[in-house]
Amino acid sequence: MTQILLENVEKRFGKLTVLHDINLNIEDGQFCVFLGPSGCGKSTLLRMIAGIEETTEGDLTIGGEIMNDVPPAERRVAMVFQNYALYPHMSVYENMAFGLKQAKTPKADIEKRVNEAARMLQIEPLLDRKPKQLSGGQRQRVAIGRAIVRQPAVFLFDEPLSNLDAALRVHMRSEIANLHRDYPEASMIYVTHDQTEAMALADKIVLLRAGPDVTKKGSIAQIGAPLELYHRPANLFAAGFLGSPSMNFFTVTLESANAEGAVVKLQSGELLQVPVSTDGLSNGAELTLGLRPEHMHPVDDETREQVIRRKVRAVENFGEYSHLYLNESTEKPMIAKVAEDVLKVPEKPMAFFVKPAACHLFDADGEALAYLPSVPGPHELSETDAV
Ligand SMILES: Nc1ncnc2c1ncn2[C@@H]1O[C@H](COP(=O)(O)OP(=O)(O)OP(=O)(O)O)[C@@H](O)[C@H]1O
Repeated sequence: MTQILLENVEKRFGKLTVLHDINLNIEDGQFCVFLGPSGCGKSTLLRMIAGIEETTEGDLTIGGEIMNDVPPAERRVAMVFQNYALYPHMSVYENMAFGLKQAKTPKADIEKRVNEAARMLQIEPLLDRKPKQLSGGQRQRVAIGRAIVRQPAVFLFDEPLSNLDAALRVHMRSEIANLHRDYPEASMIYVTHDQTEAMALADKIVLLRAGPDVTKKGSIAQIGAPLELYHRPANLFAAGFLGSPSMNFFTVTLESANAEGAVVKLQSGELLQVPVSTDGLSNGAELTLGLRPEHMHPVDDETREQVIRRKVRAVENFGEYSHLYLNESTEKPMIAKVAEDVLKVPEKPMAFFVKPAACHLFDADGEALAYLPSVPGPHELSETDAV
């Protein structure tokens, strides 16, 4: 049993509350990613689970046992740090064996576990080297090996790939995914501010928020599977954080409600149907419409409904896709991401079709309006019939 449960957890440093009202359940064997911008408290939360940071309020349970006052070494967790935290004067073998020696594990057992982990991580030829004789990726493998030999119930990773170059990061990411497959019974918690890593690795993402509102900073914005967060963000923060380029936001008013949901009017005059419930809202209410750049499909038909029309200000071609920068009087650029090359900035305004189910509507508090029950769930959303 390695279920991890956090109930009403709070963390204060002196008078400063950095984590508010954290309620979270990580199932046996789940790969959970704590994601959020710098300063939102994700490392602190991980360190509290590891036991190297005290939990100010609430209960932290691992495998059915309350852990608030249990020392780190007795929690059956192993942590892999961003800076690897290897002992520079010890060899790779000694680094990996160190924790087991401390725990008075029999020598033969230590040898067997270190050699097995080294084989798995392909660092056998490096066992006699010192950390300074290793590359960044090799050091990270040693740090992971040191966690593996302890046979923990829970692996904790604190931004383990952020010191590696881009190519190595992608490679090590797949190795961490393999590790999860090799130890299906161990739960894993992984801290990152990189949404791509989170999307690629997680069974469950816990998105924490930071920002100017101190009452919301250090609280959970949304918990869910990666595609749930992507296709069904619960609020403006989640909508804006996930996705690159990020979601476009437009101020709209509620024009009317019908069996298919809401009809909203953009400030530029276009009407769009969005299949959400408008219970409790009056016509004329000001809302925020969210459209992902990749869900804005250029169409030729001038008379079509469910389109927005914009003049294109600039284009960026990446070969695989292009970004069209649209004229809009907001501080943030509005972008449409299209599959084709666009070699010249079009002179005439372009029409972009948006599928109703790919539109997002948020109320005045920034909370997403619920989709109608007839709308496909995030895993059934297909863009093939979009245009
Ligand atoms: N020991 C400490 N004393 C006082 N404040 C702290 C301490 N450790 C962290 N904090 C504060 O707690 C907040 C959360 O920090 P934390 O390192 O957990 O954020 P993070 O989301 O992991 O950020 P990053 O991605 O930049 O590492 C920050 O405002 C930080 O300044």
